[in-house]
Amino acid sequence: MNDVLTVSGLTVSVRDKSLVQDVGLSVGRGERVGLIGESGSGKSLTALSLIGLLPEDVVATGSVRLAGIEHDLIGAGERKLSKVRGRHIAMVFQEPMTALNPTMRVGDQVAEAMLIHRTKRGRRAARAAAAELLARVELDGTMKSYPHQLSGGQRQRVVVALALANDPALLVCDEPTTALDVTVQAMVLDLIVRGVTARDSALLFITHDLAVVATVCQRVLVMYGGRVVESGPVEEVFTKPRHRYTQGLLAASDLDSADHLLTTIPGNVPAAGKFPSGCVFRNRCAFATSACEATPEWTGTAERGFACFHPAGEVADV
Ligand SMILES: Nc1ncnc2c1ncn2[C@@H]1O[C@H](COP(=O)(O)OP(=O)(O)OP(=O)(O)O)[C@@H](O)[C@H]1O
Repeated sequence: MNDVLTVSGLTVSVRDKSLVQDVGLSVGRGERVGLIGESGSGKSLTALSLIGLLPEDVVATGSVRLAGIEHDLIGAGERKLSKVRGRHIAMVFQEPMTALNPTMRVGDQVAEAMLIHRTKRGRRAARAAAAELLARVELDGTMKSYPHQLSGGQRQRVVVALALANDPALLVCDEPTTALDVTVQAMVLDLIVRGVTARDSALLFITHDLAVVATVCQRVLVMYGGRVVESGPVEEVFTKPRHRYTQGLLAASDLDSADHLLTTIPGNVPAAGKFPSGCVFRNRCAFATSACEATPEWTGTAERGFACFHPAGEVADV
């Protein structure tokens, strides 16, 4: 797999104190990688280092390379970084208003993202593309709305449209659904996965929710005390964790009977799949719907993205 992002020896410090130490990671084209770990383990600082958005007193050393960009992103000046941000690497943060301008209509904001990076020439073409992007996140007719006229979930969908506007090589999401109502979390996750899949963009997804990782990601990295302590395919790490910290994280999570965890990864499976008789849908899966919760022994056609447990531990043929 061609690597889109290659991070090596990344160390983040404030004064003499190291907050992130010697992190190495890579993400392939179109690959979806989760970054998990307890609060304070260094996930956000790692993500912010990729795009030069660390707080003023915090310094990163090491190397961050993005395919197609000649210079290292660590140590690059603001001019170079601003050409990469929002064009080659886009980010979605927890709070949508940090990315939106409260005084500008959302359609204009999405159009402007393309005009700034010249991925669309001319206001008319950019506005048409913005309308299409907003329709893709199921926000038809919101071109003229201001952010305050939308709900939290709608605002985060605008941010997803903004982030995907320039077909970035890498999308970094830092807890993008944590602030949202559970009923809209699944929708936003699905839009993110569909958006990156359609563009073959790589995804680095930071969350503390292991169920979300099981549903969205193919590979996972576990951070502890500023270091990556374990990594591998999601199914392997979640069913056979090697590091004691990962074992604790799984034990403390609601991913019970992890041995029987079966993940249908959106994009890897057909839009809908049949689960064998006896599959029990986990009550709190990232894509849980009332139907799923009300019908724990659902054996019919499942929407893509469900994580389920099979009592016999068999892998469903989806
Ligand atoms: N500007 C700063 N100055 C000093 N320490 C900082 C600064 N920013 C973050 N830290 C510390 O660095 C460590 C890692 O922070 P980071 O935000 O990356 O953790 P995280 O894993 O993303 O946590 P969370 O899940 O709570 O967001 C924490 O101990 C935090 O207190």
